[in-house]
Amino acid sequence: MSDSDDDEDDDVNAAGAHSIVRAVQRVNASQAPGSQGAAGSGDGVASGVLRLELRDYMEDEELVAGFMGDGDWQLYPWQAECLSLEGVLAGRNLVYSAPTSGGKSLVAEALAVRRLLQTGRTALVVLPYRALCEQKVAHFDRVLGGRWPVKELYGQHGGLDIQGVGVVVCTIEKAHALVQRMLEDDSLHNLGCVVVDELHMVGDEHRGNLLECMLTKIRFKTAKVQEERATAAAAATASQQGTAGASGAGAARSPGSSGGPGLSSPMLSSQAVAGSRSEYEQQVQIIGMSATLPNVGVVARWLDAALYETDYRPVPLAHYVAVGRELFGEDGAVARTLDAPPTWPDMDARDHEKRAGAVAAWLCHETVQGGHSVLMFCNSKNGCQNEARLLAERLDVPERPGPLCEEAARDGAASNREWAVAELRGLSHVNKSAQDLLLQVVPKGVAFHHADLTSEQRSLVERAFACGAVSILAATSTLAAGVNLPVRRVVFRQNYIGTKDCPLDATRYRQMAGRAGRAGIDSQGEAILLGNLTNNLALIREPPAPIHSCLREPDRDHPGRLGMRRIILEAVAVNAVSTTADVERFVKCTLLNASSPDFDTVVKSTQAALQQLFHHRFITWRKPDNVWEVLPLGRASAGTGSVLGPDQALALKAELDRAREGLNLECDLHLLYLVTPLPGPGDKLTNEQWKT
Ligand SMILES: Nc1ncnc2c1ncn2[C@@H]1O[C@H](COP(=O)(O)OP(=O)(O)OP(=O)(O)O)[C@@H](O)[C@H]1O
Repeated sequence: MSDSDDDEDDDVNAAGAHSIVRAVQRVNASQAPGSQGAAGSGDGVASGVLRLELRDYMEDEELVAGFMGDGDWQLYPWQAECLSLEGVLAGRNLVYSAPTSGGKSLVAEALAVRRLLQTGRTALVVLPYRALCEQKVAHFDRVLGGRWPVKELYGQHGGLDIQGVGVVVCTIEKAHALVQRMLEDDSLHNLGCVVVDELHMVGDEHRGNLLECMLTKIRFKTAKVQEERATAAAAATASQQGTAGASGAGAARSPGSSGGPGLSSPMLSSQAVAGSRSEYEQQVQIIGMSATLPNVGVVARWLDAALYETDYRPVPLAHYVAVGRELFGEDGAVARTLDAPPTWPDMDARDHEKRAGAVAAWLCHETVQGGHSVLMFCNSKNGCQNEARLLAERLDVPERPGPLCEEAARDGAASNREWAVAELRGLSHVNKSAQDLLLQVVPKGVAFHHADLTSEQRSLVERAFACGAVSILAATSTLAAGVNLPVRRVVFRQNYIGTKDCPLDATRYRQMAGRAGRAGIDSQGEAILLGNLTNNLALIREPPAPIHSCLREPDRDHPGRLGMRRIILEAVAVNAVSTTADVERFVKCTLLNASSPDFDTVVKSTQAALQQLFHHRFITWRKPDNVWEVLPLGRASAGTGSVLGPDQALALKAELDRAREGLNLECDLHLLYLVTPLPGPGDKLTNEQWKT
């Protein structure tokens, strides 16, 4: 989406300018040891003065112009401070946290592009959802202006060949597969940096495991390469000085490197990952950010990263709970009473659900009549469609004021809405039942967005909402993270996802609420929950929970956890680790280790994983070299391109063993049964998968 200007931008800029003054006064030269002291030095800080021009951090005028677009803006002071942290511009890892719409993406993108320019090595940008990937690809295409290819690696898009690519935009799953492949063919050095947006996903019970695996492997590999370099350098120095041996030269060697499968527990050499500017230049720089990461310090320690935290949000966001006609503020007091006329249907109905529907409709009505737009989160795909249908029937939704979008002008449409409807009719790849409903509601300024829409439909809906053709969008939580849309008001139709036993938590709530009041688009934002006052006030006030490693052992609440099994199998499968010392250094690069009170817990979990993998013949211990080696089952489970975790691989192998004893070839049904994908715990096969 474009960073469209509107008439309230001046207020936004004024607010930004105020804090620019404060932040510049706060900063001093000691925060920027890398300073070169001159404008255009590329280090951003000169003589203790914080520089707020993007060109001070990026010497290439074309790229600066790509970022600036048509706008004339400066960095927020916090963005400049963050970029100026010691070593960050030279390639030191960086972890930072700022509220939603705080401007986090710009910092990461500027660093990624700068690194691409300096090193010629590919930047990997990892995002949790496809909708975000689509936006990001379009954005990088604009910024890079064709100088480097931008590769899409999500859904059905893209293979794992990234040679010559400037920026790869991918989902967590694809990033994990790509890094596994790069380790396998020893090409990880072709990555200049990895940007992980929504870094709190590391704690996600379903997908966090993959993120932690990927980042741990990068950390380990970087540390290993640096240790080898340091050892070689020390050996060269020693031989020059005529002294024997290279011991104590900065490469921490763990005792027991040729021993058996036991583990000792000395700490990983911090020298291996600290180092000088030139050492940063060689490593794969990890840049991670989130708006909802309260224990960001632990994560920064894990990634050996510079740390930055701010609570600066350029556009204020207010939170409310609507109960009947009353709107309660965060403090629990009535902020205002909705002045819907007595004729507004069901507004005062006794039935809770009817009343909530009427309040939701009034909240939408108020907003669109003021020339703004509403994002309404619903608990399910059906819920989105029903809500969109009802709102389109009930409300008169005018087009938002604004110019014709580029595509509407190009097609000679009289209005953005006319263009959107024509475009919708012309889509070639659609979900038919959703399409029928979209054709009913879009002409009335309403749409819906969920995972069953095709990417063509989703993209059209997003563009129609961005340009003002549509002003009410009913969506599932997949639209919760990172997407930049012109949303004045977010309404939560329910405070749970799916069913009531899956209530929204504070992290989800904040991500979803944060879609309102985006900088550069609007001057204020509102998030409104419907229903139970006590529960919803608690949700608004609750801070996001700290994240934990998904490599922890399974427990009663999380029986599906894999402990260290998957990560160790993957590392052995690509020969990243083989000796006991390797394993030890590897597990020290995990978040589990960074967040565990003692290393013993990690050692026990590692030993249990090794034993199980050995027992089930995923890996073996080869003598006399005393190394771990992958076996065919392990390779099938954890080699590049495999999506099977060890448990799924075992289940599939058991099925195949059984089939071998009595395969029924009279018809294809048995074969069909065997090749049907195994759903993960709690997953259902989608219609598309069944059709395939
Ligand atoms: N220095 C700046 N001046 C003006 N606008 C900015 C600046 N930095 C970022 N923006 C704009 O602010 C909007 C929000 O920024 P961005 O998407 O980076 O936020 P974010 O912190 O990543 O939010 P989220 O956590 O919700 O993804 C974007 O439209 C972006 O172009």
